[in-house]
Amino acid sequence: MAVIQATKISKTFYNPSESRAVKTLDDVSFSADKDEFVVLLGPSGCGKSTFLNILAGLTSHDRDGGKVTVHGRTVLAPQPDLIAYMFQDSILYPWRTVIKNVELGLETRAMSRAERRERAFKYLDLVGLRAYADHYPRQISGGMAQRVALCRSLALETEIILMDEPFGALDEQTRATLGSELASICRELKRTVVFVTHSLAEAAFLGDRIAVFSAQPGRIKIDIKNNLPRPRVMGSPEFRNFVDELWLHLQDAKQQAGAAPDRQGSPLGAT
Ligand SMILES: Nc1ncnc2c1ncn2[C@@H]1O[C@H](COP(=O)(O)OP(=O)(O)OP(=O)(O)O)[C@@H](O)[C@H]1O
Repeated sequence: MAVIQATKISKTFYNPSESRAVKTLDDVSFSADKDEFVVLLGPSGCGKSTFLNILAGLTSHDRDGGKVTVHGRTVLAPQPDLIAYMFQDSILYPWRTVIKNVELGLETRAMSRAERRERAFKYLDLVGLRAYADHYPRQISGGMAQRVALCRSLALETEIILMDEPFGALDEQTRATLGSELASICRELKRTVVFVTHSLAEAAFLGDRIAVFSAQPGRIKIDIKNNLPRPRVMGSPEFRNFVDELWLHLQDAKQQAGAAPDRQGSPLGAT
């Protein structure tokens, strides 16, 4: 049963440097089922973030009959009780401690201070940061800061979490560790996740399904089920084969967009 359903979504932006309207997304249909982890993968500029913003109700789509629904109800504006959104450079407020940053999104909810604190600690425990609750952002590492931002999104306890390259700014090792934590947390908490990445390895590691976008205008070129068993082992032959498959789809997507394909073989890394 689809939790999120996007039907025939198109988006046109006015490009001031070319003085014309440019179609960024064209007729994109997509769904995510309950508890599913769906990855959006595609060449830079193909409209992944725009599409995620439309799912979140942060950006409008063209008024040409397309629509986004969550549990059958049309999304026209942000739905903070249903959908949490985590950006690549999710900012922690420097003047608030770690725990106060996690509590941030809960302050508009009808909760007592004690309930908020209990909820924030629950998620800090989940990512192993309880001991840092009273630290300020400047006193923790970049990887820890992203964990705190992840806690802030999880603490909202929304059914849906949208993530736009949340670990993109981190080094590879920290990114892999956080990806692994995220995968087990989302399975345990049963959340429906739509996750944008450039990384083939991240897509293969995290996704139950991977929607590969082509560019100019962005369309879903192929939607692939990821049959790799869990726990997934990054170096295993099956994992490498799947990354190779994704890489080939991406090369096709880039060629369709008129870009030169990569000359080297499939990397286990960024697109
Ligand atoms: N507010 C806006 N106004 C005009 N053009 C925009 C706007 N937002 C995005 N675009 C254009 O839409 C296209 C898609 O951008 P988007 O950020 O969605 O792509 P992306 O696939 O997420 O890229 P990347 O992977 O590099 O982050 C780009 O050409 C971008 O310049």
